[in-house]
Amino acid sequence: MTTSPAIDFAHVAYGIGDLSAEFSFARAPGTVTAILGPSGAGKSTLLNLAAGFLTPRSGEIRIEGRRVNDLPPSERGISMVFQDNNLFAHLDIRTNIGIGLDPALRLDASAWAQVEAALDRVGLPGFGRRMPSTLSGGERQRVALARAFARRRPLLLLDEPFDGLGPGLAADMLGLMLDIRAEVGATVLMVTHDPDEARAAADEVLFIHKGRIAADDPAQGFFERRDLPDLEAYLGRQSGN
Ligand SMILES: Nc1ncnc2c1ncn2[C@@H]1O[C@H](COP(=O)(O)OP(=O)(O)OP(=O)(O)O)[C@@H](O)[C@H]1O
Repeated sequence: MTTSPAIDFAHVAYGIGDLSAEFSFARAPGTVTAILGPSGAGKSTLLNLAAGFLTPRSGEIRIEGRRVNDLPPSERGISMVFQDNNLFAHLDIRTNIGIGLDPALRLDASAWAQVEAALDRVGLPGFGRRMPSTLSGGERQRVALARAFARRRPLLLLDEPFDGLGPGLAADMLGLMLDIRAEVGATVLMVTHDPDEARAAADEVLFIHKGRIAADDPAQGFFERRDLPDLEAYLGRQSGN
């Protein structure tokens, strides 16, 4: 029996502003992929196409073998964590997580127990009744990861979620992300500007340049490649060094 890829883009085209993007790639279940590339290359566009916030002009997006082009984000089996604004400011922390389980918040006792367990899991026990504005930026990102823990969706999409947290906190958060992968069996696509994050956490790399996948490589060895001028420029290396 062959297993469908967790996610699969077949000639997925999208145009906006000056960007004309086309992406084809596939990822096996349980893998972590770092999406790297210069500013404006199309990294967020790729994630937003996977999530369903953008609709491709042509091509096919499949999640676990199912065509999702016409499905809204809520029906795609994804969790997404952004750099900020992950939480509803007017809802307390437990409700912010609970809404990820059921948008109508029809939660029974076991679902609320799941919410509390997710808060414990990210190191925020007892935070449930607090409001987002009373949390630090790092704590708010932990809550966003707690929601991803609780939802247990097969695909986790991360758009620079650890940016601006400082190296120590970012490393803690990466560890939590890897825990979600292990415990939920999730497949992760993670946009990052930090090659160290990619080295530490990713199995594979997609290097995006001008709306195209310029490299689709194992993470190991990728940063040692010297044959891609665009990668040299992105990493600020002088060619020939
Ligand atoms: N709504 C829009 N209207 C016009 N152009 C857009 C729109 N959204 C994105 N773009 C353009 O598409 C290109 C790709 O944007 P995208 O956010 O995917 O880049 P990125 O690689 O994630 O960049 P960054 O690392 O800076 O976040 C950019 O040039 C951007 O200006």
